[in-house]
Amino acid sequence: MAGIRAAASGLVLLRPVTFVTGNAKKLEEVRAILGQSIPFHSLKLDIPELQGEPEEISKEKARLAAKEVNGPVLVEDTCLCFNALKGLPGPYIKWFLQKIGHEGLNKLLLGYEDKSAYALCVFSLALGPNVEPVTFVGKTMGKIVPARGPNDFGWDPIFQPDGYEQTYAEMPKAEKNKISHRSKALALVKAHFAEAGYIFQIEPSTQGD
Ligand SMILES: O=P(O)(O)OP(=O)(O)OP(=O)(O)OC[C@H]1O[C@@H](n2cnc3c(O)ncnc32)[C@H](O)[C@@H]1O
Ligand SMILES: [Mg+2]
Repeated sequence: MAGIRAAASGLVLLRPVTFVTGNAKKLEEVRAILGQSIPFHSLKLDIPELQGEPEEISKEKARLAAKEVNGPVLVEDTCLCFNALKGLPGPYIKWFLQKIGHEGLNKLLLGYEDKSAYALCVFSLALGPNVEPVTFVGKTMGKIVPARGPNDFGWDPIFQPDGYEQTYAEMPKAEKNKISHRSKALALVKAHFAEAGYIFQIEPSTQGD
């Protein structure tokens, strides 16, 4: 199978894990959170926006990415879910944000007292094409507020995590990365790598690409 083989002590990955995303801000956070803990490199690819339940979307994204890369991949899909709307916009937040912006997202909740929401991040790891992906879910509870703070990453200005007076956008990056949906999911990814004990035996031809 492309990029992996079994050894007595565990699975040997012959290529580094590729984190596939079209979103530079996600990549920035993943780099900051993972540090040197997992050898990975990144590839900017726009995987089609899929429909369905968050875990299924993320898994399918991983299958598509693993086919493209022909090796081990990590992908993630992020949802912003409003409790009053039974979890919507959820995985469709990208289009809602693009079309109606922060103000429109606040307006969606005008008729509801319940402004609570949660940020959900589902990472999927596929060790290669035709290997069933494994998922890792991180969730941070909060509420939707009128936009506050720098507008440099998605819906950060309108999401205020529970227990904080600041929105994600107002927080120092390091603070967001301690409590975010993404960091919780990545903690599980790290634990998986530690448990699985993958051995990286990178072939020279794939080093540094
Ligand atoms: O290539 P991929 O990884 O899919 O990148 P994307 O930007 O298309 O991302 P998603 O499909 O997961 O859509 C999630 C949307 O939510 C935004 N987003 C993701 N993580 C976020 C975060 O931590 N804070 C604010 N906005 C975020 C992101 O910019 C998108 O508009
Ligand atoms: Mg996407």
